[in-house]
Amino acid sequence: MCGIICLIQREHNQDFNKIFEGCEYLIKNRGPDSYQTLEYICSKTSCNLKLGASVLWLQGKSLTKQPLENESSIFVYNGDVFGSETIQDNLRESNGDTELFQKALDGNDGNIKKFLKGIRGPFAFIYLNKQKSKLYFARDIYGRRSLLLGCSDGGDILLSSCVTKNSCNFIELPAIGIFSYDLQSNQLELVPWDIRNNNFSMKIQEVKRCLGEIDLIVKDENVKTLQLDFTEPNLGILKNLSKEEIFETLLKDEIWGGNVKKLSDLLHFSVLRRIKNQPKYCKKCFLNLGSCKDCRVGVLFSGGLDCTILALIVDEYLDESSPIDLLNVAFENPGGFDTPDRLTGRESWMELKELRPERVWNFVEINVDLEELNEARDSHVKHLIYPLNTVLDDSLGCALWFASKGMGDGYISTSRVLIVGMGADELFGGYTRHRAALNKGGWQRLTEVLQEDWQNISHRNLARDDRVVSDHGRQLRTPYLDEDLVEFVLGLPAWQKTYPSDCLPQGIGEKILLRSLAYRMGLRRATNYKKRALQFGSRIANKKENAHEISPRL
Ligand SMILES: Nc1ncnc2c1ncn2[C@@H]1O[C@H](COP(=O)(O)OP(=O)(O)OP(=O)(O)O)[C@@H](O)[C@H]1O
Ligand SMILES: NC(=O)CC[C@H](N)C(=O)O
Repeated sequence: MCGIICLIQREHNQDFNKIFEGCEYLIKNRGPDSYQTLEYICSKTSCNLKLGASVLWLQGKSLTKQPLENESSIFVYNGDVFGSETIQDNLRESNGDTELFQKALDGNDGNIKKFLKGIRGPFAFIYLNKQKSKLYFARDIYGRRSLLLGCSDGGDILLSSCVTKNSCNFIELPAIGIFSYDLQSNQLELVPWDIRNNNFSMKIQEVKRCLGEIDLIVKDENVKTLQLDFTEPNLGILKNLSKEEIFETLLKDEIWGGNVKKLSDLLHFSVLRRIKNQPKYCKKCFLNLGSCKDCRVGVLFSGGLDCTILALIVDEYLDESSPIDLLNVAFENPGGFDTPDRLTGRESWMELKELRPERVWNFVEINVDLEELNEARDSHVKHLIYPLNTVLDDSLGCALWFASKGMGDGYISTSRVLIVGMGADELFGGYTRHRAALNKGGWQRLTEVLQEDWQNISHRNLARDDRVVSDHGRQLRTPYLDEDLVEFVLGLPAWQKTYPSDCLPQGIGEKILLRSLAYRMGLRRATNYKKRALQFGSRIANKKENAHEISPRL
């Protein structure tokens, strides 16, 4: 994961300079392989630009240091190109995606959006077109990478992957399109992505409040909203069957079986893309570029459905000699550290060992006591969670930070890439509120709630997750959020993904399409586990607190 930061100074406000300097240690944590800064004076305006970037090298034959400057542009980038309609080079054999991305932007100035729409993979970037004195910045359409925006009263602007909590208010740059800031006219323009997020107007207001005196112009081009595809279900035939019979019956059905096969192909390809594109060194061996037999890919592992499927697929594509770390976090509670996720984690670990006995599977038990949690949150993690601030952000942010730190029982994970199951519940309908929606408002209501959840994921979860995980110099990779897979799943009617109705037992109906895939892959335990959210499974959350209230601890 890289860390990127850019300060645009109009009034040379010392406070913003201090904020830049105060953020540098956070930016450096995100990319342990290099950190550089660059200053640029824009001769046509009175603006100074100061850019910084740290790199976690994961693509191409050699490390590409950033900021990357050429005659036409300056570029900082946090992302991964796994595929692109425009970039035809072999990504593994090239010098890396950073250079290719910049080159494509240099050549696509007339239509940056067309190039970005064709990218497969997450990104946040800042790009200066020197000739036009225009600064472009954006997050990908699902918001998988973080970028924060803050403005001073005098019109200085700071963009950064993360910031320390300070006196200036920052917001997460909304993942709603491409922003460009004209250094000459002091105007900000937004070209929205083609699919309009339901939160669009609210997000525009948020940006306007943050900008103060700076104007925001929204270029509205051919924007569509997601369509609600609603058809009546026909899974009544499954009533009164045993668990095995349910999945056997479904997999024999031509349409259902076809959907499972398609999902399987897409998910396998998504994992493959996310594993193959990386240097053959772990965190340790990277320092001397020696031959490496240590773990390079870990899985954040609760033992639940979503991550167990991913772990099994990772095994298919990773060289046989490479161990896989299964990182499982648990917080101190009256029952010790035997939390629900610890128990399912061990069970699913056993199942993985039975299914793939040749692989070395390291189950890493990460135990966190209350004192350690409070100390880490207070001194550090709260800055990474910022500007989010609820009790839920606190729980999820801290749990993910400790999980991805990867330290348990004297062992420290050497992985540079972490695979996680984020997005599966939003896509396949795994939350209790999905059952409630179906009960209360039928399939129409469930379809609406699924759409809302999907639209909210970028600002509720993904940028925060990116900030906390990359603080350990590891890359978060989310195979369920692959563009091709998302497109396929969003195109299915709700009942072909989830069936949280009383005619099927809990732990079967929710995410039934994904469970069908797990069953097809031979997983028998994880297939039937009930959903357990990270904050409860790891026992970090206090059930008496309201998850949506502002946390007094952040
Ligand atoms: N206790 C945990 N330790 C480490 N990682 C976890 C833990 N709980 C969740 N995760 C990570 O966060 C992701 C999202 O959590 P979530 O609970 O939604 O998924 P899951 O546990 O895999 O499956 P399910 O949603 O069916 O319980 C998981 O896929 C996993 O990668
Ligand atoms: N991890 C990053 O975001 C760095 C950019 C690029 N993908 C690289 O591997 O160099």
